[in-house]
Amino acid sequence: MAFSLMGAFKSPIICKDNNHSLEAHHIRRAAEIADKSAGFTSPHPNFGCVIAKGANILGEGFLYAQGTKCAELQAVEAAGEFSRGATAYLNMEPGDCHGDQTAVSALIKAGISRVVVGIRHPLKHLRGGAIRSLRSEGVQVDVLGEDLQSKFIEEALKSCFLVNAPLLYRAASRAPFSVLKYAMTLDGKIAASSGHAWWISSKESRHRVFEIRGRSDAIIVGGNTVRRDDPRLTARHGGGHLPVRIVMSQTFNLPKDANLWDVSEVRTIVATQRGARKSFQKLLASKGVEVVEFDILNPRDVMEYCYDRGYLSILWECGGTLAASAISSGFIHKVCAFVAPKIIGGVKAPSPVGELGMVEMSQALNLIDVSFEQIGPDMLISGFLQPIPDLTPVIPSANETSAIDPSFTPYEASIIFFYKTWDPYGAFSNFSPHPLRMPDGNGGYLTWPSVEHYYQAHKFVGVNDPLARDCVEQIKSAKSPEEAARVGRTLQRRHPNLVTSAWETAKIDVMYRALKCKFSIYPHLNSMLLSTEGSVLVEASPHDLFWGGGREGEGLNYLGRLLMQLRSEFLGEPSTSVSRMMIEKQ
Ligand SMILES: NC(=O)C1=CN([C@@H]2O[C@H](COP(=O)(O)OP(=O)(O)OC[C@H]3O[C@@H](n4cnc5c(N)ncnc54)[C@H](OP(=O)(O)O)[C@@H]3O)[C@@H](O)[C@H]2O)C=CC1
Ligand SMILES: Nc1c(N[C@@H]2O[C@H](COP(=O)(O)O)[C@@H](O)[C@H]2O)[nH]c(=O)[nH]c1=O
Repeated sequence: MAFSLMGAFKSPIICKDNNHSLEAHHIRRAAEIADKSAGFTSPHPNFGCVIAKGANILGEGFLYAQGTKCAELQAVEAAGEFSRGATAYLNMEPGDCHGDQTAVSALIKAGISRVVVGIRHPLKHLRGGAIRSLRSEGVQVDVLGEDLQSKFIEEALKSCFLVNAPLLYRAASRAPFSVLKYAMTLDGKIAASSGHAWWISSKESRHRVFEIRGRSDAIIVGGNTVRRDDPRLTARHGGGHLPVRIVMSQTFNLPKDANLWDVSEVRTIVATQRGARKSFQKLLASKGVEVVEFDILNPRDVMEYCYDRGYLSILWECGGTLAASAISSGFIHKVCAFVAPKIIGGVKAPSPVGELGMVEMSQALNLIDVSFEQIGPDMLISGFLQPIPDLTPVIPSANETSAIDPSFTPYEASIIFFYKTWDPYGAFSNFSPHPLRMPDGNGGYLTWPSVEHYYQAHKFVGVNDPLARDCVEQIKSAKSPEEAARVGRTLQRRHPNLVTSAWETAKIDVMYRALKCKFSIYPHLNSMLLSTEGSVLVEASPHDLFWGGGREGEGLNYLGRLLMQLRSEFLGEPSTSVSRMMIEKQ
């Protein structure tokens, strides 16, 4: 069942408007601050927390990125002693997917007496857990739309849905949230008939586009836009998150030199047909561009690929041909149209959406929840093509999925797959937010925010060069494991000569040390690992063929192997060292 923001409450509204306007105000504020981290928390939710007594806001916090201090802890720290007896407003129920319950215990320890929750957690295995824990500790918990209903609450609930819309779509449809953005003239053209398009929209609008890019995990354009515009597709508003650039090209007839082939700042992936122009594939690979082949290139398969890579939010900045194909496939959820007060004319000048096969106005797709905003001289019109999903169906269980789709074979019971940190065994992922205290090699200790930080930094640790030391610092101070991975890989590509010698064999021992520390110092992680005795552990990464198992089991699964080695060691069973096995194989 889909959730339409406008038709959210069909049941009679219980009118407690006066009490609720303040509650709604605080929840909207929690959603507003949660939104500050859009793009950085991906693929995790955006969380905001406001602590208040009546109209007085006593403390606020938002999750900056996965692995950093949670919103609730920041807010109670800011409110200090005033937290006692206060109400905490949360745009979303906390996930606490690693069993450490930080958010819940921060609220309880601070003496919060009531919690108002905007929406429950969208992932089934996390949903309701935090609410139950709080209630069992005597904290009153009110959930919007369940315990509180009124027109003010309806508005506040809408802001909670909007701030995490990408996550809700992803959870409900197993596809990333897709936004189609374009700039057109008042007469509906996205370029002159010559193809020239710089610029239709104003500088202010283009600055807004940079912000929208900064909230996305990937930007997609078609081959023709690359040939015509030679775009950069970066977020140049300062300090934002940089999305991956994806080019969809069937012909693979792309220029040898293009701005998108400069991957020093941000990665580019070219999606093409299997077997297309192998020599050109090699050329792109030599520039550091990733080429991914599809049997038949289409938006559906590219979206599935993006989903597997963990992307939450995709920005389509393509021309009308690819936009029509993406809309027809049902993969565009939201449209952002910048309309500039200019007329260019031209019978052959391209328009934002190509052929959709519709012949009558009654077939037109209607946008919902439409908003209008003036930006400089332009108008930004945005709206949703599909309603924001509600939270009920979420992720079906393996049994439910087999019933719906008999071709689906549930994983064998003896194999435990893990990948995303929010999965049931997500704490096995190197991105899980578990800091490590490790020897620094000089008799002291250093704290690393996650295994990923430690692993990435060790590409440069011990190299006697100030630049290498700088690389280590940059990775160590990355604000999330995802950022550490991104920075580590970029620096490795940019400075291959600074990477520690024999990294390819040394990296297994580095990983082993970090994992041993992680599973030794966190008792709940140690028990989780031991509870998997007898099962094969596989990191279900579809694209990392060294540490992960690959899409179809073609990966080497070294992360799974190391965890199994550690498990036998903890259980006191004889085991063969994974690094020795690797050396022997070479
Ligand atoms: N004002 C604006 O906001 C924008 C304007 N533009 C303008 O639009 C024009 C380009 O428009 P257009 O050619 O439509 O844009 P695109 O290049 O973005 O999209 C079409 C191309 O996408 C590739 N493609 C891959 N898979 C598919 C698929 N399944 N269906 C359709 N296409 C697929 C093909 O590349 P290949 O041919 O390599 O196989 C195809 O030629 C340019 O003049 C550009 O300046 C472009 C973007 C935004
Ligand atoms: N012409 C046009 C847009 N075009 C889009 O922006 C891309 C160029 O991005 P970049 O190279 O990063 O500046 C271009 O290829 C196309 O996707 N966008 C707009 O907001 N307004 C405009 O008038």
